[in-house]
Amino acid sequence: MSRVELKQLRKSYGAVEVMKGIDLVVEPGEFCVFVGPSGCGKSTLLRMIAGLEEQTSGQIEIAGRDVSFDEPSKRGIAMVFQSYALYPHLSVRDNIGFGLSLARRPKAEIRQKVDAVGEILQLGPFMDRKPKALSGGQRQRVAIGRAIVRDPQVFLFDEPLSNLDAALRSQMRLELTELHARLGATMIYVTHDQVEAMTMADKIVVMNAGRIEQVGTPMELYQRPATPFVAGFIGSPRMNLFDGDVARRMGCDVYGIRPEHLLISESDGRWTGQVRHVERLGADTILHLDVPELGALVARTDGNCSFHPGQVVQASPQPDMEFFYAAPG
Ligand SMILES: Nc1ncnc2c1ncn2[C@@H]1O[C@H](COP(=O)(O)OP(=O)(O)OP(=O)(O)O)[C@@H](O)[C@H]1O
Repeated sequence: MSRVELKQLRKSYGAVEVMKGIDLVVEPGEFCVFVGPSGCGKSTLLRMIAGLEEQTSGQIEIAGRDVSFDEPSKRGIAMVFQSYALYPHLSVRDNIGFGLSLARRPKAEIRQKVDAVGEILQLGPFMDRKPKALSGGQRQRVAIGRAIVRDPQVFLFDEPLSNLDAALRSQMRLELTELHARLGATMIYVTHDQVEAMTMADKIVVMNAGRIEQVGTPMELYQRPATPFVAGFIGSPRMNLFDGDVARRMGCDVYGIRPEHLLISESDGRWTGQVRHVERLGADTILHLDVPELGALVARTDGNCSFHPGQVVQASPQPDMEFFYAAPG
């Protein structure tokens, strides 16, 4: 369990600064998720912590030690990539034990550690198979096993689930959360998927264009997004956000209301609109409305609601659930 601290970390490619002074503390044992849209710099930040990318300036500390210029192998980290990067000609057992063999650890120790990791990850029946005879989820577990066996101070994950289908992704989310609880290790995890961030993180770091937009627990970010960017990024379906005249009429620069915080009725509401499209998800229904006073508005209602396209409805925000943002200074 180790603390990770980033101090004024910057990175430029030529004249372009892609990381604009990152200050962040990841506490020992924390599951910290970097989330943000494509190109915001989350992979670059992770690769700088790993030592795969050199920072232009600033400092990286792991377990109280300045590792800013250490080789990746000297930082006490293990990284799991999106492409599992397994050796195709080696068995699962040898893939997991590869790093230990390379370090010339005794055979008995390697066997004992690899077996223990195989058990944690439920890879027992597959230990003698080659990677090509495994499913995507099993391959990802081998890649994670290879990280665990090294007993790192910090685990770094770069979008490890994005090659898996939706069902497997949700199973692996649960497995990773359980693994984190079991190992109690510090983990830093990069994703562009806000559902992964919400469901797995102790702490979420929302990034935007090389800067940290907000840091908080999943519920802090959901309930109190500091900026319209965070408001629009955390939560699904995304928050309805309005700027321009609509926001000015409400006395702010950006007005926001989440789809789940709109009450839809046939009469007596704040806004009148027409149902354009009805998306039935089973437990919930997503209504896409055209509201002349606002524009397009998305609302989330009951699974068995009877609204239909073309119907005129009323929409009202729930009390205290509206967001009024002023333009940044
Ligand atoms: N070698 C490079 N040379 C120049 N620019 C680069 C280089 N590598 C990354 N960048 C730029 O740095 C920025 C951050 O890239 P990065 O890959 O960290 O983003 P990301 O948030 O991880 O995106 P994604 O989710 O698409 O992987 C991007 O604008 C990218 O174009």
